[in-house]
Amino acid sequence: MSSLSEIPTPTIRVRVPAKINLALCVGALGEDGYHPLTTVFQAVSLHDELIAQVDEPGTITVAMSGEGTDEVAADDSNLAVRAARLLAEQHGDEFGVRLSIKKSIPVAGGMAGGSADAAAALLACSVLWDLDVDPEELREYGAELGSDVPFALLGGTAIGTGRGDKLVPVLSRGAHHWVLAFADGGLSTPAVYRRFDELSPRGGSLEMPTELLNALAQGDSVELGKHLRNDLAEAAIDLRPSLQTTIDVGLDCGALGAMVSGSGPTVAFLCRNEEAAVALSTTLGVEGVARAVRRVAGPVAGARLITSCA
Ligand SMILES: C[C@@](CO)(OP(=O)(O)O)[C@H](O)COP(=O)(O)OP(=O)(O)OC[C@H]1O[C@@H](n2ccc(N)nc2=O)[C@H](O)[C@@H]1O
Ligand SMILES: Nc1ncnc2c1ncn2[C@@H]1O[C@H](COP(=O)(O)OP(=O)(O)O)[C@@H](O)[C@H]1O
Repeated sequence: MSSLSEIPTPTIRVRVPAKINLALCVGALGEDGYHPLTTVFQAVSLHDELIAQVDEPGTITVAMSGEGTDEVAADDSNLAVRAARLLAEQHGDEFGVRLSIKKSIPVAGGMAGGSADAAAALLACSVLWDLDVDPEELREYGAELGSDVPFALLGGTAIGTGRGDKLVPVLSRGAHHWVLAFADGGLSTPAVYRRFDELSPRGGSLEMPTELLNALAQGDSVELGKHLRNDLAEAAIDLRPSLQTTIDVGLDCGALGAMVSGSGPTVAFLCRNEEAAVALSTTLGVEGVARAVRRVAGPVAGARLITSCA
């Protein structure tokens, strides 16, 4: 007969993707302090992993390892802890969890890494604590934590309106191959939006990017490359001028299109196929225009359980 100490602690493991914005159309700053958006998100094959284990009631903690974690506080301000706490508060407060996160998504890189961890914590805790929450409700909790959290739960390719939290999936045929150029250090999302306000006080058009949506529906990377758009790019490049060099080098080396990812400073290059992505990532590495280079494909699924044992 096994002793009590041999009974395994219930454990949930979740994988959650980074996002890029294929289009990021930004309107004028609203009275609520947010900008209305029309954005097209795509989840890409760069994932954080989160493990959740039951702990004493009321104890919610996080430990982090991997990419950029020196810059993130592992305390109550951590987005994963806030997500778990929100869920516990909404469902009776008598829950405890020990979270550990292995990060691969760059911190403050414009790829929604913190939002991804919040999404992973929501999903993992809802399963660990056996809560009766459906995906729509989970996305509503997500929107309270950050505008990008609902998309990290949904994944795939989707249009985001409102603050970027109102989502509708879009048809996207085939896979697109991207090369990501990570920069040294992050950029603060609020600071980039503030610079956007100074540069474009009236905001940009929020019209649906129909040509881009058609290119996605047809799985046409060449067309897609022509219609990538990011209204925050000018502000991000203004704050980090070296991003323009990175973009220019990638385009000179044959990328179909390039854009700053979200509020930056990661730059995403669209490639014709996997071979072209291998060649571009090698060249960008040799040119030294990025701290690190990663090849990814999209779209991929949103936050998903990968294993659980009770
Ligand atoms: C720019 C985008 C594009 O997807 O992503 P990132 O580049 O940060 O990954 C998002 O709009 C970022 O979403 P997220 O990082 O979740 O932002 P939040 O926590 O909701 O808000 C942080 C701050 O960003 C500004 N903000 C955010 C969303 C929005 N629609 N308008 C804004 O002005 C506000 O100043 C807000 O206080
Ligand atoms: N679990 C977390 N992972 C990453 N960042 C976090 C986390 N919790 C809180 N943050 C904070 O959230 C901010 C935004 O980080 P992140 O989501 O990685 O970038 P971005 O908004 O550019 O996509 C950073 O200031 C970071 O310190």
